[in-house]
Amino acid sequence: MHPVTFFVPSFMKAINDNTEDSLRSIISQPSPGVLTFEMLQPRFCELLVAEVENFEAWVNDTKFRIMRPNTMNKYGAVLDDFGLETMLDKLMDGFIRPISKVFFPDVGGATLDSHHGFVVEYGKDWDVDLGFHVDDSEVTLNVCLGKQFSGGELFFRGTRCDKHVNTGSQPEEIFDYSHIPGRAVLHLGRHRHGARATTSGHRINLLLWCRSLQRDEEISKRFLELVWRVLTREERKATGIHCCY
Ligand SMILES: O=C(O)CCC(=O)C(=O)O
Ligand SMILES: [Fe+2]
Repeated sequence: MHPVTFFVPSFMKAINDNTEDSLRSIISQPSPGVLTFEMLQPRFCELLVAEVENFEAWVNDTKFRIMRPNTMNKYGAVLDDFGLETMLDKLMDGFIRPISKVFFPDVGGATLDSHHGFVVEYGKDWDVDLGFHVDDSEVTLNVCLGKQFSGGELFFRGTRCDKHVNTGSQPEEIFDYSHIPGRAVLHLGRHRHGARATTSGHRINLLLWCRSLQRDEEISKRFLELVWRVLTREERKATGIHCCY
């Protein structure tokens, strides 16, 4: 399948033009750090939903035990496990990294190099809501695939470091977003958020938690260098690590 069968024309054009202006022209930022844009074709959303439903039916029939997306969801499936890993690699490399490079340069947006991709399912017979949390990602892509539902709004409460993750929010950090099928939301993993109850129907969203292992390694290296520098000569010796410091 060709990208034009997945993506809406405005999104394809902005990515192909590959300039900061072209990306800014399709992206709205209704609250600081929450980006939204039209992304997937309705037909592609339907195909992906059908694929997820087939997979769920097969899991039910065979009683096969599958990995659920994360510790917070009882329903949904990890997409990397059913053959979509290559497609998700391309989605991150060709589409999400160029956007993150412009909007999230300070958290490794330009060096996103690994991901965890999954679908979540909400409604009366699935998960109902999702509590306040941060994601295990540098940048998260969340696209609504359908089907028909009410409720399920994402609520945002501002970005914090690990130490301050449970502190209060400023009024300007409080923002609710209503999902629209085909439309994407992109935010930092550490932007605190949750999803309100899906009160009727069936909501299915595609999530791609994008990470930068390169950035993690750079931070660990800088931290170790700093620790090394503050150790006394004796303490350095005691580590048994020999170097020419
Ligand atoms: O249900 C949603 O749209 C939010 C999902 C989410 O935040 C997550 O899976 O990390
Ligand atoms: Fe999340």
